[in-house]
Amino acid sequence: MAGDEREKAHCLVVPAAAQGHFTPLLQFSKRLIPKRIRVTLALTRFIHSTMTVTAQSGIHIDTISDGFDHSGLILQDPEHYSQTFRRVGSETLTDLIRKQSESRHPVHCIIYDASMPWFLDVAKRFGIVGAAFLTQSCAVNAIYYHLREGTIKRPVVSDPAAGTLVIDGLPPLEVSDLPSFIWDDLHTEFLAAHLRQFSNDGADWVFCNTVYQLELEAVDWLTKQWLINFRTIGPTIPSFYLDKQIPDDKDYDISIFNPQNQTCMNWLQSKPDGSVVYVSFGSLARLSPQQTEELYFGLKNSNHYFLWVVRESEVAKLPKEEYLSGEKGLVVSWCSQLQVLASGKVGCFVTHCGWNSTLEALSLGVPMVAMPECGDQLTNAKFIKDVWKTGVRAEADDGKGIMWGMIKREVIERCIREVMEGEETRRNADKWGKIIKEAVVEGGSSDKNTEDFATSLINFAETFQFSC
Ligand SMILES: O=c1ccn([C@@H]2O[C@H](COP(=O)(O)OP(=O)(O)O[C@H]3O[C@H](CO)[C@@H](O)[C@H](O)[C@H]3O)[C@@H](O)[C@H]2O)c(=O)[nH]1
Repeated sequence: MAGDEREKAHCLVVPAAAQGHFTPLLQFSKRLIPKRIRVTLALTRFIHSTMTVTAQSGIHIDTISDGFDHSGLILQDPEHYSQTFRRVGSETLTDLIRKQSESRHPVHCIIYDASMPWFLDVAKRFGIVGAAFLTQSCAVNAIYYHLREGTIKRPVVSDPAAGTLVIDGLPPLEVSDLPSFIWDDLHTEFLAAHLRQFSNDGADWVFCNTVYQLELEAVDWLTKQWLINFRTIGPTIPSFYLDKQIPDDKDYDISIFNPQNQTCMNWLQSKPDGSVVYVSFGSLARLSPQQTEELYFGLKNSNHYFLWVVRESEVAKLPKEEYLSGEKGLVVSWCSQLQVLASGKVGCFVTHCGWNSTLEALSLGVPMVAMPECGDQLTNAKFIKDVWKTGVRAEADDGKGIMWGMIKREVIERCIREVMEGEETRRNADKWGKIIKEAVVEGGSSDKNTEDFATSLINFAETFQFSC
């Protein structure tokens, strides 16, 4: 292959257009470069024009179109968005593959978000390798797989004898532990997108952003049921926080919000180690004004320091209390969550249990108070509390996520105290942090899977002849 002599094969990486989806693909790309793979990240024109992308670590960036170059992802009509992305995305990705290949960088593989299986058709038309990428936990994907196969049926009901759902590859689950898209009837296109992931039967590889040891039963089960080349490659967290093998890899390099890092770090520095409750609900969750108030009083009454991320769109819901910006509490609109979790100052993370936040807390050994809102977060909360035992769950009054029920201030206060003042969740968090780090160092489970893929791709590239 022309270009850098060390590059032995070339991957085009195509993420879906949402923060929780493109950071894992970007981070996985960084792991491929030391393994002699050239990577071109194909962002939509809208994302490319609106976001700060500071991709270093040798990643190349180019663009395709989702058909919405001026507006991007349309949450109000996700079905129309997906259909347009399928048509326009496939055409523009085809053009990009031709352009790259004619400019001396023949493309050997497309790695794409598994919710967009139409990119596998593009790969197959060129006779190149297709690799689908799952951004959520393996347990969550196993549940969706059961739904597709009909072993879980909607509407979902518990086994009356067991009182729970007994599902192969998974611990006993309540209905409210399942991803809510299965039972809430509010997110039909999101459910469709998750089920679409299993239209990747013809893919040469399927990667999952998890760690084998975290969910080995679910990984083994899904590998047996679905695809032999189903591999765990996570966590997709900058190397600096794990193995420190990639010198430039200190941050995600792409963000939709501006972090107030200096303010956060200055405030944190003045606090004792392990004394701060960090609160964040990710990039999408929207708490009701009442839930925001309950959370505020839960934090205040726990009497611990707190650093609370409240996105600009949510600020109006905050109570007007001076306590929010002072010695005891600090509210910011965004921060570098990794830096905060790794600072040593955080004793507990109050989280909505998005998969990236969950993996970050597990990797950095920070115990959690789980307050899931909807979707996969409910299943992640179950694993945090009952499987990894690295946190407690603040139960809403109806037992579901906070999109439906309310978590009272007394419950929040009790959960924070339990994690901040107890030993067990911290001990388990330390244990899982070590296990995860072992998976990414040379020869660890995730590193080995990434190495196998890179080696196989280099072998493929040696004999591949590009033809339009
Ligand atoms: O102040 C902040 C707050 C968050 N983050 C980062 O933002 C990301 C948030 O991701 P995640 O925890 O996965 O939450 P969402 O943004 O809500 O992600 C969506 O996508 C995820 C992956 O599919 C799903 O697991 C979630 O349920 C879904 O809401 C993480 O990497 C955080 O480090 C920051 O950098 N600074």
